[in-house]
Amino acid sequence: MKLFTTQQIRDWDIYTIKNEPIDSIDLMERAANRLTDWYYENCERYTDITFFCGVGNNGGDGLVMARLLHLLHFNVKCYIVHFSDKISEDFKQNLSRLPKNVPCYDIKEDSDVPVINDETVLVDCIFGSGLSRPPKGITQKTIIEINRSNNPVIAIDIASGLYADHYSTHFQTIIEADITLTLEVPKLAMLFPENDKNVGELNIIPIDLSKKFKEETPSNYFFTTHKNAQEIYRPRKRFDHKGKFGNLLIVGGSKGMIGAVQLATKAGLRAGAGKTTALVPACGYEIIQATIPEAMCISDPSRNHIVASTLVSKYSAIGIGPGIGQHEQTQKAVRSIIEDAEKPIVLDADALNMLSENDEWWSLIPENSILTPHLGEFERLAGIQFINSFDRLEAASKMAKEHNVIIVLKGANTAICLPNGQIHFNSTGNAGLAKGGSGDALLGIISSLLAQKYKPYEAAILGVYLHGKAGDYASADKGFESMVASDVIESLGKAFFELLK
Ligand SMILES: NC(=O)C1=CN([C@@H]2O[C@H](COP(=O)(O)OP(=O)(O)OC[C@H]3O[C@@H](n4cnc5c(N)ncnc54)[C@H](OP(=O)(O)O)[C@@H]3O)[C@@H](O)[C@H]2O)[C@@H](O)CC1
Ligand SMILES: Nc1ncnc2c1ncn2[C@@H]1O[C@H](COP(=O)(O)OP(=O)(O)O)[C@@H](O)[C@H]1O
Ligand SMILES: [K+]
Repeated sequence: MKLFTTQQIRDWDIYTIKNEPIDSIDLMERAANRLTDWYYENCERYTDITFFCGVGNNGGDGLVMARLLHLLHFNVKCYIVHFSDKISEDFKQNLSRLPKNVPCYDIKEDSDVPVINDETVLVDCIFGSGLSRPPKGITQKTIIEINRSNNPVIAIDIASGLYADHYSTHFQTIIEADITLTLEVPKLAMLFPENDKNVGELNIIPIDLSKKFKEETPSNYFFTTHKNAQEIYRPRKRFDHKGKFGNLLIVGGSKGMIGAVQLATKAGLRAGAGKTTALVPACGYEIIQATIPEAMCISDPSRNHIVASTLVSKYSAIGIGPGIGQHEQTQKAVRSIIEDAEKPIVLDADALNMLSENDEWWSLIPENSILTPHLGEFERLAGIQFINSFDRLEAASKMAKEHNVIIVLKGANTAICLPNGQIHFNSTGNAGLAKGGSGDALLGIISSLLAQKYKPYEAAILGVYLHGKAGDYASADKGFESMVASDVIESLGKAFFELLK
């Protein structure tokens, strides 16, 4: 799914109105109908609903919802926040359509802002995508009161006060929503951790904006949906044999960290590689052989850390890093594997930390290789600590372009930065994945897909999607706290199976 800036979304609305064609008031009615359907299907029938509407089109959406929910016999009231004399035409018309028996109050000065102490759901339709500066005066006061109330808050399109496309610094004056119902596509700011308390649970409400505009309008931002993952996925055919699915090498492990390479190797197998081999220090040899009978194992001459390279040309993909440590001799071995590799490789964990300290390695990395840093590892690579996610993402994208590699910036909504400037945000996964071992599983999955001849960008996007989806199955089964990386790997089968549906 392509993501757009607020300006592009404004153009998308206008294009839809002109070319569908549909009157803007009818498009608002359609949007509000979809929002109302969501509310009707997901929310408690007997709870009162209080709308806070601005005087732009976001407020217009709220007025239509208030009317529709009133007709469905919900107990509804509205406050109109008069933040400007410039009132949208569609807002005006929908205000006149609001049934007279819906209580409606004006907020024109500070003393009009109500103290919220009744049990009611609050629907925030003060500002949508038209926010152009931090809220002040009555708007600021209303937002602060809504946040103070502790009542459940549903934001329409976007939490009022939150900038959709850039960093917001005025934290005190942004709605803290429990649920966001965003129209058509998520907005960039909703995918960053610092805005989590403003966004809450994110739901996308399709309103059928023009498909043609979506296809023809360029964007570098994407959100990986189930359908996108299905488009990448290649199901096996009846006469396929193991030779078709590649020869994967996982390089990792050191004394006390054999578990990491074990997880990556298991994940490599579960993600479908034809043959999987682990290269581990001697102390890991028996562990791998005894616990993963399907894998082959090469024992390094050294007992506790990897010191030697191997013949890399026989492997169709190599994943390097899980539990590998940073011993000086290991650095030499890793450098030599990277130097010998002729196809894209996958680098994680300490392999990335080594790269942070050896700038000259960049020129050795095969183009389109995949780097999977978590935020800390990325900051070490970049040599900068970032204050906000927008700047961090920009730096990751720049790094991907500059070095012709794929940067998988891990976290909630992992961002996959491609050398061509595209950034693909993941839509699966949950906080249960925030646990040692999850990253090792991801390295195994991505390397395995690469071994199976998925293109590097496909392996990264599909691998991250499947890892998150398996994490969702694991959490449903074991709970967020109790799930471990082994559960994620065990659940990979269900994630693949889902792609066939
Ligand atoms: N277009 C369509 O067909 C559809 C649109 N839809 C809905 O419309 C929403 C977008 O509507 P919108 O463009 O009217 O923007 P909205 O956020 O309601 O208000 C903008 C007003 O606020 C003002 N303003 C900004 N910041 C301010 C501040 N700090 N303090 C005070 N004033 C401030 C700004 O003034 P200005 O910046 O020009 O000075 C302008 O007057 C969108 O999110 C979706 O919900 C759907 O119905 C689908 C169809
Ligand atoms: N809150 C979260 N929501 C979704 N995915 C998460 C969350 N926290 C972590 N993850 C995922 O879990 C994995 C953690 O990787 P990493 O930090 O390298 O862990 P480790 O090295 O300990 O295995 C990444 O794929 C990341 O995207
Ligand atoms: K809003």
